[in-house]
Amino acid sequence: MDASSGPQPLRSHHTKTLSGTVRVPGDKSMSHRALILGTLARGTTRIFGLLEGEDVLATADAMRQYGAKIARDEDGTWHVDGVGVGALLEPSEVIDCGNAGTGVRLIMGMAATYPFASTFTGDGSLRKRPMKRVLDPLEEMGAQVLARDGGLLPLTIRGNDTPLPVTYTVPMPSAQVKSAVLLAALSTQGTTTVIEPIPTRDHSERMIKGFGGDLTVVENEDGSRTITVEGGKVLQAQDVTIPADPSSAAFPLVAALIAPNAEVVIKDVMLNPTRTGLIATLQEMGADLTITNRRTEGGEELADITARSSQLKGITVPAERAPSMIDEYPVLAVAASFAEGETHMPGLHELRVKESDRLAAVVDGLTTNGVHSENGEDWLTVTGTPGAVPGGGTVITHLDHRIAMAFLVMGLASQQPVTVDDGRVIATSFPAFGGLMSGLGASFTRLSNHA
Ligand SMILES: O=C(O)C1=C[C@@H](OP(=O)(O)O)[C@@H](O)[C@H](O)C1
Ligand SMILES: C=C(OP(=O)(O)O)C(=O)O
Repeated sequence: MDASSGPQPLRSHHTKTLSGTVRVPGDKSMSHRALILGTLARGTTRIFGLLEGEDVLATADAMRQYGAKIARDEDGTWHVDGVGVGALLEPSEVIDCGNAGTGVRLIMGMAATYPFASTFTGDGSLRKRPMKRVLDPLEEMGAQVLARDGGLLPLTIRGNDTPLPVTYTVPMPSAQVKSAVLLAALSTQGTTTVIEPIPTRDHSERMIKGFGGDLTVVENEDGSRTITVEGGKVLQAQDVTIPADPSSAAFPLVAALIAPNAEVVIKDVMLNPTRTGLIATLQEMGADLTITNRRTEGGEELADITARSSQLKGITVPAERAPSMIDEYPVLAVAASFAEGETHMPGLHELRVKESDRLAAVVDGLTTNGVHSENGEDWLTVTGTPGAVPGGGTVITHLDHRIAMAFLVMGLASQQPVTVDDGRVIATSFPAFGGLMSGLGASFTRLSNHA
């Protein structure tokens, strides 16, 4: 984010039509992991379709500090010359992960089993987010931590000479916590076991196996998953192809559903079953979605999705679906604003600890745009008014890219324009958002800082 220029308010306007074919950038979760595993592997990993957003670029910078040599070809292919498991270098500078929870938590896991110190920090949003959830298991593995009260950034981790394999049950549905322990396990002699009572996105497991790691996953009868990693194994460089990010695809997709006269094709969207909760939910709401060209590439499912203007109806979204659509609730709340009746979303406690308190930020954004909602500690109910969402409000984004993009999408179909107070943070995950949406027919204007 360009912090030097001050906030950059953006406004979106009612559109008469949206149409075209787009490809959104590569998946953010996979992009972080490809850089980290490329660093831990021997040889040169090539990454096709890496997301070149600020979150991921911060991870690339961090990996350079641990000794990886990372370069980008003119055609957009990234090369990571890895250092190998057990051979990371001690970083000489503070690792600044910017806005990225995934970046900082995964890198802390990777580094926590090396006998040197790493100091981590981030932007104003990341410095408020809970790190104890990752520090707890890493301390069990022998790492020493010096952190602010409550385990907040900035903090320093020093790993132990002989890290300990653990059996860890992840207390909250978090792929970041799971992944931090799995990455720490790679350089820990012995068997580390991670038990996930509620399954979350499984990109770490798939990619560690793809790089030749000794990892097994058992699906238990009660729906939980037991993941074991044998530490100390050599990882081999790979070619990694990253499909389009379903969490970014959600914005043009919902825009097409709520805008009039819309038909938008979104290509190569990753449809890993741990990420498809929004698609299932929108289909239950009556969305006109067609999924074609389903295939598997590089160990991940993907397809093209066509979305057309739809009359949505409110539903109850099953709470157990939340992990598979956790980042999509802000834009789902926008879709729900245009649906007939109420959309009830339980099981949202994790939204409180994202880039912002997303439940609160969504409620405020809905209210300022004339949409009625009710909420509790971990639920949200939105009352839709098809064809009659007032808009006209200014949304406080709290350094949260998903809040910014979700409400810009609202403005494409509301009666009055919708303004977000600062669009700069969109560059963390989807730098091309404005251009891509404008190419489909969306109209955004930049306002002066004092508008
Ligand atoms: O592992 C990942 O790549 C992510 C996991 C999720 O966070 P939690 O692990 O906190 O649920 C998600 O919200 C985030 O955008 C990406
Ligand atoms: C929660 C998100 O990312 P992170 O946790 O990596 O900051 C997100 O992208 O919506």
